[in-house]
Amino acid sequence: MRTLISPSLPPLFSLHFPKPSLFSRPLLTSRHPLTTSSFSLNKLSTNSHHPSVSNRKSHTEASSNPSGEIHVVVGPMFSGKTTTLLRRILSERESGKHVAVIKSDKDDRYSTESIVTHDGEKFPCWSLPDLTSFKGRFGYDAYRNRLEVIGIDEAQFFGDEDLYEFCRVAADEEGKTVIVAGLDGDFMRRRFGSVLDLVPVADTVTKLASRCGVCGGKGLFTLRKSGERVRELIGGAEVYMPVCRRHYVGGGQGVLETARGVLESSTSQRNGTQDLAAAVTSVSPPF
Ligand SMILES: Nc1ncnc2c1ncn2[C@@H]1O[C@H](COP(=O)(O)OP(=O)(O)O)[C@@H](O)[C@H]1O
Ligand SMILES: Cc1cn([C@H]2C[C@H](O)[C@@H](COP(=O)(O)O)O2)c(=O)[nH]c1=O
Ligand SMILES: [Zn+2]
Repeated sequence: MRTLISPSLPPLFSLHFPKPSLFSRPLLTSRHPLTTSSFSLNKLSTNSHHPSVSNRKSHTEASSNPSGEIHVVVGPMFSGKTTTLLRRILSERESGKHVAVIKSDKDDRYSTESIVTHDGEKFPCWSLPDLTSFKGRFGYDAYRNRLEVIGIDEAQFFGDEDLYEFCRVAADEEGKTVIVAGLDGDFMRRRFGSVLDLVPVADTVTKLASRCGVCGGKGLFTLRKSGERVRELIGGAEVYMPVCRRHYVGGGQGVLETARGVLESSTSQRNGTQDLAAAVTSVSPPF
């Protein structure tokens, strides 16, 4: 049976022995000298060159432990969610675990082949529209018998039941460790996707904070600087900024909402459009 190990890589049927591979070496900053090797899963599965499937030991049987783990990492944008996920994945791999990372294919800001932190650190990943397709793409045999740790980034973009069921089954029934990174709240501080639904089934929940782009205090929330009101709007620092409570309520979203109301009424008269951020005293983050 042909199993596509990754849409972008040709399926290969072969046994590979551990060897360093450019593909399996994430492009990390120099402070992270990594030795890693690609490995074969087994002769039925295909190309183990997919960089997100890497392992230090080549023939370890996956643990048969029926009870896995779920670790959830949330916070505003720029708070270190992807960085934390990356650190944990690298640590698991260094301890000899088989790891794979998934992210939502909605996030195409930096790369479709890797998770990328705002500081530019990268790790190869599977960029998918949903989680249900992962086992088939990865290879059912390899998933069941080899894979031990799964990282999920941009988890807010996966569907409600999709994320919950994938993580619950992986940890409760398949003995996998799942590390989930995603926004808990959107720019209006409302729950975003179903990341928060994982709290009752999680081993740990970590809420991170950034630094306020106005005063340098605790950046607890994400302020959207533009006028769009749709929940899903892919973007980085050009659209979003971490802010403290004071500057979210007083100098941030609240002000933007007020300005939006003023502009919408005046725009309907003038038919002009204006960037809301220009209507509000612009604040430049200290970054
Ligand atoms: N306003 C900002 N604009 C751009 N980068 C930022 C800003 N605030 C913090 N950062 C950087 O973003 C890094 C965190 O990146 P990342 O782990 O990708 O965050 P997250 O996944 O939570 O969005 C921080 O270490 C910091 O260097
Ligand atoms: C607050 C908020 C964010 N988004 C988008 C913007 C980015 O593409 C991602 C979050 O990226 P991160 O830096 O890895 O946290 O989500 C959105 O669509 N809607 C929002 O309200
Ligand atoms: Zn502030």
